[in-house]
Amino acid sequence: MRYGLVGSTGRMGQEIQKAFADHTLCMTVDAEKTWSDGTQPEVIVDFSNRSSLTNTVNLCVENGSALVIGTTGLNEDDFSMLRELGKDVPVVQSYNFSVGVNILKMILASYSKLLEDWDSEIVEIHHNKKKDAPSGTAIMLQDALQKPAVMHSLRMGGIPGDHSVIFANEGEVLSFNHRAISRAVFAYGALEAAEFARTANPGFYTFEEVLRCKLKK
Ligand SMILES: NC(=O)C1=CN([C@@H]2O[C@H](COP(=O)(O)OP(=O)(O)OC[C@H]3O[C@@H](n4cnc5c(N)ncnc54)[C@H](OP(=O)(O)O)[C@@H]3O)[C@@H](O)[C@H]2O)C=CC1
Ligand SMILES: O=C(O)C1=N[C@H](C(=O)O)C[C@H](O)C1
Repeated sequence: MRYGLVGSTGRMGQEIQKAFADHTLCMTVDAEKTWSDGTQPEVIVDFSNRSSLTNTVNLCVENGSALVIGTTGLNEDDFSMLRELGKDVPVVQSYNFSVGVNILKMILASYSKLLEDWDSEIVEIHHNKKKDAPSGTAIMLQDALQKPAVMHSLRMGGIPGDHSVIFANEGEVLSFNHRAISRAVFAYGALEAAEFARTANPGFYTFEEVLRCKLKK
């Protein structure tokens, strides 16, 4: 697959290049510099900053490229832009491309009704270079719960990503924890999403939908 990478010099950009080693990097876009070998990427992968989103969307339209986007901190207008792009090309968006977090998201969505009247708190712990808080994943897990949860954000050392969702009522405590051991896990998920997007029909997909396709096989 020929792929473009937005945020190529970043922590995730470096991991993506390792996970996509069997594929051809034909375009890079960073804050200060853009490079292309002159060919059109089949898929553009964006793990950068929301300030790059309009440019990324324009690149997808110009090149007819599918998009895999992991950048966090997006607002409602940004999601509208991505859904609009999905009318023309496949778009896979997730605030977390690990399999484990997406399974947790499915569990929370399935049982949210039973947890409606429990106290709910989300604790997310990330490396001290992370710019946004709360994490995209914490927001995504809260959305799956369909009710507000108290959020706690810790920024410490080099932790790639740790999320706990804790429920309690008068009689019981129920807690879930997901820990990324290395950020390579997000890059493998992005590769799976890119392989899906390369042949998918235009549309706006979540990584959960990509994983659910596997359950049907
Ligand atoms: N969905 C998921 O599974 C995951 C999502 N993320 C998210 O991915 C994003 C990147 O994380 P991380 O790699 O740690 O961040 P870094 O700060 O290490 O890297 C950011 C990259 O984005 C580039 N960039 C910044 N602004 C622009 C712009 N306006 N146009 C083009 N490129 C730009 C930077 O370029 P330059 O070096 O030139 O400044 C750099 O290459 C974050 O939003 C993070 O939350 C992270 C891990 C997993
Ligand atoms: O910035 C990070 O590093 C991460 N960001 C994502 C988020 O905000 O949820 C996903 C992951 O936890 C790592």
